[in-house]
Amino acid sequence: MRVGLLGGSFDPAHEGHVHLTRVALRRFALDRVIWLVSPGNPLKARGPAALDARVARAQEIMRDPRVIVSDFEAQIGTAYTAETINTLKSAYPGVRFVWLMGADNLHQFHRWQRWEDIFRAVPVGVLARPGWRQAGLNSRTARKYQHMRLPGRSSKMLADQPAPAWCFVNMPMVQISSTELRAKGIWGAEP
Ligand SMILES: Nc1ncnc2c1ncn2[C@@H]1O[C@H](COP(=O)(O)OP(=O)(O)OP(=O)(O)O)[C@@H](O)[C@H]1O
Ligand SMILES: O=C(O)c1ccc[n+]([C@@H]2O[C@H](COP(=O)([O-])O)[C@@H](O)[C@H]2O)c1
Repeated sequence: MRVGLLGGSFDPAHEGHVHLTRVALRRFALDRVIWLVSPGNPLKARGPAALDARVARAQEIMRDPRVIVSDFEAQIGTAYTAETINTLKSAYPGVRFVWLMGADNLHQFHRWQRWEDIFRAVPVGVLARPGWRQAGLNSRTARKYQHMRLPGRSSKMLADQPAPAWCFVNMPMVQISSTELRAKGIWGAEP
């Protein structure tokens, strides 16, 4: 079983997340994707809306039987991806996990706690995001692991590669962000 993990604030979830997930399922030949709704991104100063509200909204918007919306990180009491991945790998040793993220997160990935451990733990699938392609591909992480990069045309093999391995996939861009939705007042619940 190949399972993609999409961590996010989802404050709120939007069409960009849905699109990324559909592309990832196809391009990385995944059986399932888990949306890990974060208790709070450790690098974001602003606290997100209440977890239950973010989970409920994510469940409303992502209607695909292959996708599970989860508050797993709150259950295990962490907001750190390295710990989440270690816990999941120990609990499900037979599953091939792939960490999924947009190119904006590749850009600042070296600021994540134990970021090199994450790359050593699971293959990483990166999806294009409007305005972030070059910054992602020129990032410290991309440069450090340039020799472990799988070409986009081989993306279906990513889940079966031993880590470290990563793949950058171009996709039709969806110009939307949670920031924009909050600014428009479409979502503004306080925690
Ligand atoms: N439009 C999009 N295209 C590609 N990737 C996206 C898009 N929107 C979000 N993502 C990716 O989905 C993951 C979760 O994103 P997140 O929940 O932070 O949404 P966001 O729109 O980036 O939020 P915010 O604007 O508050 O920073 C991240 O890895 C992010 O890169
Ligand atoms: O582990 C870390 O240090 C870390 C630092 C920044 C972000 N993350 C995770 O990256 C994911 C994307 O976050 P966000 O806010 O961009 O949606 C989410 O699961 C965060 O918890 C994790």
